[in-house]
Amino acid sequence: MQAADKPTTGRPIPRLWVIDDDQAIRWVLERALATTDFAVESFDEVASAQARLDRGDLPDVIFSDIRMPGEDGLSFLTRLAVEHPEIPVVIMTAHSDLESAVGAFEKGAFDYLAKPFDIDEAVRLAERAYDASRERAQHAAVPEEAESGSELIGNAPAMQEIFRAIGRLARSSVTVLINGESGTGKELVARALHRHSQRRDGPFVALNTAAIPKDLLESELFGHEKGAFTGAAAQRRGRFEQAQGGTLFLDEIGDMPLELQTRLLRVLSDGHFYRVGGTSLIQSDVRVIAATHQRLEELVKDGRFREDLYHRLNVIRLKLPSLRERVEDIPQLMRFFLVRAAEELGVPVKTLTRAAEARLCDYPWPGNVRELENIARWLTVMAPGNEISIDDLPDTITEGLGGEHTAAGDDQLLSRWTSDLSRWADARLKAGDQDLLATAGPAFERTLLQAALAFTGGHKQKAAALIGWGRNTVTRKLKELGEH
Ligand SMILES: Nc1ncnc2c1ncn2[C@@H]1O[C@H](COP(=O)(O)OP(=O)(O)OP(=O)(O)O)[C@@H](O)[C@H]1O
Repeated sequence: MQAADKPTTGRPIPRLWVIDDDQAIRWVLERALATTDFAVESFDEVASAQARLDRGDLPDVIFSDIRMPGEDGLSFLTRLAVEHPEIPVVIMTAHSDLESAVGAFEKGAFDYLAKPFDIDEAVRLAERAYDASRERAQHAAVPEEAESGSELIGNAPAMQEIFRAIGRLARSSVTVLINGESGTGKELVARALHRHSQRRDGPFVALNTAAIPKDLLESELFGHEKGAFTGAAAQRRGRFEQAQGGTLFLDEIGDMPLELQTRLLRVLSDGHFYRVGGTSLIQSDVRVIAATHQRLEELVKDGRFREDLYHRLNVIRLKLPSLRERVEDIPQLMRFFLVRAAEELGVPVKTLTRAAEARLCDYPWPGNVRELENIARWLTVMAPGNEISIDDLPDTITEGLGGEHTAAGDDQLLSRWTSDLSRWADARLKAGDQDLLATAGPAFERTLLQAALAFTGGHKQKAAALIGWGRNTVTRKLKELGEH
């Protein structure tokens, strides 16, 4: 077993495991992937990889052979699909093993690689699988980060009522509808419902209906068969299958198109479904928790939401209060997030003066707890001292402005900035400077990157994504701009 040495780039290095009893295959893959960002480790049997998984050591991608002494790749895959559905597995198979490859997809393999394989193809597949694993980590099975950050805070009576409801629902698998403005903690409550249910050992899978293009949503939910539509190059399990035995959290359910509402209703009432383009019936054992910031009754009245589905989902309804409806929780939430931001950034914890705390309580918090969490991160990075005073608070808060102002206000900031830039360019040109971009370009990129880093609490990958850079670009830029 050996790990390839990798230069330290300051960002997580994607980890890939190769499990194959054939030393030549392990060698080829290690060499091929050594030229990429992956740190590769090889195992000659399932048992040693399983021992590492049991210790909680989880790679981002696994390449596994099928036929090996000891446990075979398919039985390993079956277990992995239940225990760690977030890890994509690429099954490697000899040509004569195509039947097994089909079996591999049925058991949840991400893809398969026929031996002998083209090295470039193996690298491409590794990258694709890694991207999928990152996406799953964001949307799907409970990531560790979310688990550790899953503490629900709230002393206000409305929150205490929610806590009691979670307790009362602990023994049941009933469908729950969570209502509340964006950022009030709907997903956090759904996770808590799952964690305190008898399904806690099963997966928690979240899907934001509004975030997926409408024409992809059906296959995202129910999966598809290979060739079901253009672009369906391989069979894929949908969120319903991924959540088997666990909980499926459907956020922004009000945005679901009507045809899909019909399909969802059918799964909820019949307990089974077909993959897109599929002919075999798949049994579903999933608890659905739905959430929305909209008033579903209104959507029903307007004919945009099926009334029967509404009744089916609305068995138990939890209404999360907005943050301005529970002002008494603001100081405690702020302290909690200031401690967490300081831990994340490895800096001393900042505290608030009484006046700053009072100002925060006056602010209407249109973005609710999510906005408060972001402000805590921002203050941890930007406030000069360890005690935060009113003067250190961002303008939006000191001006007491809610979210409505931001679009117009931000446009103004942008136009002020471009006119400043134009004056600067004019002055430098008059001074005889050339190649203005060499100065302005990095300053521009550095400013955006620093703001995004402050916003994400120093998380480089998330910051890059917010700016619109890819994984490789941000590594390069951090180096060029001297930001790490
Ligand atoms: N009561 C709470 N205690 C601690 N943290 C909370 C609480 N409510 C929300 N948060 C935090 O605020 C952020 C937003 O919460 P969450 O994603 O659950 O909101 P949401 O209502 O599902 O938002 P959206 O509708 O926009 O998806 C998360 O980081 C969550 O951890």
